[in-house]
Amino acid sequence: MQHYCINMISIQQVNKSFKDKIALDLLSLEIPEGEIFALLGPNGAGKTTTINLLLGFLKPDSGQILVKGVDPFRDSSEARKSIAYIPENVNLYPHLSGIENLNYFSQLAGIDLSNTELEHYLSECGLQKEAFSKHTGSYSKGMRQKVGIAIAYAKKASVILMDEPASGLDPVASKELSQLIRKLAAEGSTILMASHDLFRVKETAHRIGILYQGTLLQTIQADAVTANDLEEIYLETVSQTL
Ligand SMILES: Nc1ncnc2c1ncn2[C@@H]1O[C@H](COP(=O)(O)OP(=O)(O)OP(=O)(O)O)[C@@H](O)[C@H]1O
Repeated sequence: MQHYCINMISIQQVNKSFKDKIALDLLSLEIPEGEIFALLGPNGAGKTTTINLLLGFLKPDSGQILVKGVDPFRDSSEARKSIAYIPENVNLYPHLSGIENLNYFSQLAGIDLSNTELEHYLSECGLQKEAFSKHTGSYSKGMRQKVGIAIAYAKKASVILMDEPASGLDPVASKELSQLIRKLAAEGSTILMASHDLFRVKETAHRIGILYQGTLLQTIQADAVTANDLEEIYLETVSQTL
């Protein structure tokens, strides 16, 4: 039984529209420290908008957003100290090696790491030793993900935001990614992942929220359901709103 005390991500009654298109409709969500929360929803549900709001790239029309107690839009530089963002495609400098990329991005975040520490973070994130000094231009998508996660890990980010993290990964890479996300959470990171991969979400997250047309329709405890249950709940929930 895990005990949570602080809500690292707090979204309270947030509305966000783009012209006349409602992207989020009174979204409220509290995510405590160490929890992996998955926003599960189809294209256009509002997942990326939620992430962009948490990153401070967008301002909510109304409601309140706090990341580790900080409003990410008003105080973006302070909020970003505790946040790491891992996009679907992790962008690295292709002519630099994995270790050089990690070093570069860590320095940008004001962190100086020794070679031993750089190697430690990469291997903790599952990158094979032989790949450390190879140009990342030759890496697979899964390997780039690992470096992206190593950057978040080295930064000791309290909050990690991931958009479609498993998309395009083969089953082995996808499984490794789930295990890595679990490890980060066990070490105290709070993770919000957006996905439409029902199976992966079930394997990875502690809690799953079904987001549809900007509304959080239901929240489910992942270990209380099977993947089949989740699929049924998802289809039922979504079809009720059609
Ligand atoms: N910058 C924008 N300008 C106009 N409309 C936008 C903008 N960003 C998002 N939207 C609209 O808001 C809604 C939510 O989009 P969002 O990208 O958050 O969905 P999503 O759940 O991330 O979808 P996907 O799985 O396709 O990434 C969609 O209808 C989208 O068209």
